[in-house]
Amino acid sequence: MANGNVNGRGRRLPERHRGAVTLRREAIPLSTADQRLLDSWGRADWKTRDAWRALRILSEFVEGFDTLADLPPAVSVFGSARSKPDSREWELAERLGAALARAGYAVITGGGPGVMEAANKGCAEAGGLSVGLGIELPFEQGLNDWVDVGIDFRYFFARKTMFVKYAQAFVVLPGGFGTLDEMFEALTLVQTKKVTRFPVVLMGTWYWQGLIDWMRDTMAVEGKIGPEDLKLICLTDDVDEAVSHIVNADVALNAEQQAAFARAAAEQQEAAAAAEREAGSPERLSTDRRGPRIDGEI
Ligand SMILES: CC(C)=CCNc1ncnc2c1ncn2[C@@H]1O[C@H](COP(=O)(O)O)[C@@H](O)[C@H]1O
Repeated sequence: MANGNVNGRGRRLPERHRGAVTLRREAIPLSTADQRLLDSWGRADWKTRDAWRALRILSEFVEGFDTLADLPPAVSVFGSARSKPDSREWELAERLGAALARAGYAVITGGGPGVMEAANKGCAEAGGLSVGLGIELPFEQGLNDWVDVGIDFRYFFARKTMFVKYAQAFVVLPGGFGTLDEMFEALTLVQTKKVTRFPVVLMGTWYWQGLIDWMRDTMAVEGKIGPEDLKLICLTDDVDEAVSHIVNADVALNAEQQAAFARAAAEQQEAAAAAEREAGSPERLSTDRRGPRIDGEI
């Protein structure tokens, strides 16, 4: 893990990042920006503080959009912050990061330890662009060493926008609450058509199969999701299959968009031609704003 903040005995000192600011020792506040925002209800000073906070939130979006706008096509990879380098998911994430880099994708993660670090490492070692979108946490660890482009966010919701906006797909490896939150957010956006077809790949069948079975046998059977919703998920342990699923979806989406552009252009041309024909036609002359005319009089 990157930290650059190791004391004389080789132990890492705690530190907190706030945008460009690094805080250590007594300067570290006991709460995070997310906590202060969400806990501020009922306090007398919320009106003025929240108004200022809105600008800080806006600045996170500006910083994120500005930094990530030039990213090549990218894939967001999620998974446990707690996975160790000898775990199955670590190994899978590292191979996935490398395969995505070889396919021309940048890899975006939460910039933390575990699966995030593994995916960043695989990508960076294979020569890809490795991105980490860190989050201020009470037990912050800093961005991992394999992040080439890193942004530290104060607010989870601003950071989540970046994961979706700058990625062509999501890959989800075994993880806890944070990982499930990110996976279900992506699935909800696709299901409600808030994002155009967006592949969601789950890797680690040993971990996810139980959840997929429950979705099919309980969620779908009870009508809480449609049977077609399950098709939004691609479940595999095969890195090549995961990458080709993403590439194929990308190709299909591009083809659809090209066709839609071509259709729109043809419709515009047709409308322009029709307008021209109408402008030159006797009927048009007889009904123009200068008043009705007898055809052929002028
Ligand atoms: C050891 C530990 C808990 C460190 C936390 N450090 C973290 N750094 C960056 N992103 C994180 C962190 N914890 C959770 N997340 C976010 O939530 C997901 C992992 O949460 P979880 O471990 O599955 O629930 C990640 O994909 C990431 O986006």
